[in-house]
Amino acid sequence: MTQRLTVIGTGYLGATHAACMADLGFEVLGLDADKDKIARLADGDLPFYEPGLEPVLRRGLDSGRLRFTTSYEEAAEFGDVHFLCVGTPQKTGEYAADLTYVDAAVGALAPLLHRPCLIVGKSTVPVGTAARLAGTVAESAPVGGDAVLAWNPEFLREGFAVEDTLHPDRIVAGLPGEQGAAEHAEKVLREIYRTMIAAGTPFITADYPTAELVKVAANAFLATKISFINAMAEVCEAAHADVTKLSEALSHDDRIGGRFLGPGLGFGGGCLPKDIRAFMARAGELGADQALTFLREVDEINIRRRIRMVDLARRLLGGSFAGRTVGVLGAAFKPDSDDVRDSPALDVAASIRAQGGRVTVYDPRAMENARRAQPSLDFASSALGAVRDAHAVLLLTEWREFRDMDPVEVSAAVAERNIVDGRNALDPERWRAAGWNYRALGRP
Ligand SMILES: NC(=O)c1ccc[n+]([C@@H]2O[C@H](COP(=O)([O-])OP(=O)(O)OC[C@H]3O[C@@H](n4cnc5c(N)ncnc54)[C@H](O)[C@@H]3O)[C@@H](O)[C@H]2O)c1
Ligand SMILES: O=c1ccn([C@@H]2O[C@H](COP(=O)(O)OP(=O)(O)O[C@H]3O[C@H](CO)[C@@H](O)[C@H](O)[C@H]3O)[C@@H](O)[C@H]2O)c(=O)[nH]1
Repeated sequence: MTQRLTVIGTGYLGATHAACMADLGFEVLGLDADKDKIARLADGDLPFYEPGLEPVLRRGLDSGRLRFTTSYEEAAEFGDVHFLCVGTPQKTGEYAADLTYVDAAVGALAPLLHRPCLIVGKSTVPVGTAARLAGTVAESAPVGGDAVLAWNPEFLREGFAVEDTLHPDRIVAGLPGEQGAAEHAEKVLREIYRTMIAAGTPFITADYPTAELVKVAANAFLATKISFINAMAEVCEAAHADVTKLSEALSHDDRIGGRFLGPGLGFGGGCLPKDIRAFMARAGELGADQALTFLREVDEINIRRRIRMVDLARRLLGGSFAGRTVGVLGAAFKPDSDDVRDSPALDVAASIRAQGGRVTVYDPRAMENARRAQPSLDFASSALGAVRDAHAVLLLTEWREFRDMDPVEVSAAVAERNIVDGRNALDPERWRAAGWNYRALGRP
């Protein structure tokens, strides 16, 4: 029975995967190139915010089933299965994915593989990467054909990472072309995910390219759905219609559904924006760029929401940010996360600052990351602190704390009662009743 797993790359994805696999009873060794991250994880101190994950991490450490290292030698010696969870960010100045970390991880691990094992890629990669990496493994693993590669893309959402890992919608297993290797990889993966499979989670086997494409196709669809409703918001703005009503009415059609139909400031984070761009870049390399030209529009609609938000705020302040104070609520790319990668909220805040506004930001969890990403912004230690003496308040990440704010209490802090609800998360009537000039994207 497969018991010993390594997880290479212990960021948002890998730390969650490692802790959850230990919780399921496996012996797990997490490996990262970042010594500080490994020291914190080994101490039971989660280096990022993810609801419900720290107790799982601590349980793993206390049970002795979960350990951490920076040593590839130790990982190669230990693991029957090696999960690859390193980052695949966007290349600077290009749409394509930067595969440096994936290549470095496989390059470091493969020459140390002296015993049979399965390498399981979970990172999001351009189609064709698995086949290329299988070649690297075949060339450099001392154990030869007994080191097999599978691709098992991950679909977890930040904020729900533990729940999504333990109860995924589906498991996709990209298997090698050689039949014996494919059967072996499938058997091992079915064993690892047996509790999920027993609970009815669909287990879908495919070849490498199809498995890789499922992941980017899913993110492309989600991004398209968000940009669709935000395109409708643009039309609603022009026609004085209400996109929240429109979205709700659409959602009752089962064929459309209401999820990911939330209009507002659009999508950000370490996944959707860079994944649709990498998908376009890869399709271009394959000569299939025409198939994905619509994703360029999806991306542009999304970026236009940020510009529109800044324009709306500027107009509310009489046409200029100069000498004006803006309170920004939210820095994370979405609530229940401290992740500020490609955060629409921080982008808007930085843009207003660049246009001469005084901007003070507050986020319940993302302050440290936000300060590091945008050191020139001012930060407050509470929501009321951020909006103190503001001429306009912008709600840019819909944390519960902000949705529950009492407009009367907030009134006492600000200089002028102007609010722009960038996430359509507040009740306009409640704010207007308290004397606020309430504005939102896509609503009259
Ligand atoms: N964050 C998510 O919600 C999520 C969900 C599904 C898929 N993914 C995909 O998973 C991958 C990881 O994403 P993430 O958000 O966890 O990124 P992250 O930046 O939080 O974590 C990546 C980790 O890999 C480590 N690393 C880099 N090079 C290494 C090396 N050579 N050896 C060992 N460790 C190394 C980094 O130090 C970092 O801790 C990406 O491909 C991403 O697209 C992420
Ligand atoms: O109706 C909606 C839903 C989401 N968003 C925004 O879209 C972004 C992404 O949200 P979400 O998808 O929940 O967050 P991620 O954690 O980035 O998860 C996505 O990216 C992951 C990494 O690839 C995948 O694993 C997940 O399945 C996929 O949902 C955020 O900025 C949200 O504010 C909207 O604007 N409107």
